[in-house]
Amino acid sequence: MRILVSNDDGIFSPGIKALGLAMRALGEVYVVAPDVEQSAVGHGITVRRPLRFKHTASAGFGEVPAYRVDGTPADCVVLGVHLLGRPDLVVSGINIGVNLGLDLTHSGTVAAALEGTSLGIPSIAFSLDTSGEELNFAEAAAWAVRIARLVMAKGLPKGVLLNVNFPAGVPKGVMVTRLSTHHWEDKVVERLDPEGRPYYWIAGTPVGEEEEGTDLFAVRRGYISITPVSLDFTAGELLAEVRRWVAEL
Ligand SMILES: Nc1nc2c(ncn2[C@@H]2O[C@H](COP(=O)(O)O)[C@@H](O)[C@H]2O)c(=O)[nH]1
Repeated sequence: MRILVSNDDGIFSPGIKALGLAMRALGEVYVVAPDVEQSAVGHGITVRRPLRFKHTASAGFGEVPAYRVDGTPADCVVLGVHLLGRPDLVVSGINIGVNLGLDLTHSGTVAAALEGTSLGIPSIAFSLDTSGEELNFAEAAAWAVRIARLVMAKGLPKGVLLNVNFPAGVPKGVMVTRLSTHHWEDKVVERLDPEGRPYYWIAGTPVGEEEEGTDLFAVRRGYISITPVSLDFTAGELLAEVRRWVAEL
């Protein structure tokens, strides 16, 4: 089995190293990841400038082929498939920080799995709650292998990926969840540069309801959250109502 490993924290992140080395238990692994941090870039792809694809022996993956790209996580998946061949599985992460609820719209980690899914490849995004003292990537990576093995055995429907979030510390178990309302309430911080010109920072605070059955509920209670996520963004429950509206146009 061939496994393409990517992320958005960059190729030198401890999370992707733990994931990539652990995935060797399942088959042939190759790593294609951004050269620098790409957090919150979402599903952007780079179409207005060329991309570089560089072998990166210094990233600590040993005999596992590892390449860095001066682009986004989605770029990495596109180039990885094109240049190294189609994998049987795409895994992304292990992200430093959770990706819950509406975070998925901004997450580069999830975007790499979305790109794999859009290419028809079973894909999984892995993120870790870093609110604890130590970042237990080894524990998360061991679980990631078990989850990936199950996905390969059971298969995923076309257009569906798994979004997996690990709690801080040793997981109490696993919950299959729906997305919560977790999101970031952003403020815009305005400052002046030395020449008196204004510049702005977007800086958010994470908020969300811990409704039972959601990803946030699971992670906050120390469980691994596994959420099946669809590429189909259609709000199916509204189709009939919007059709009625259209009659009034
Ligand atoms: N809207 C904001 N979102 C933020 C902010 N800081 C972090 N984030 C969220 O974190 C994740 C990053 O995920 P990654 O997979 O790209 O590392 C992402 O979901 C962002 O929404 C913030 O200040 N504002």
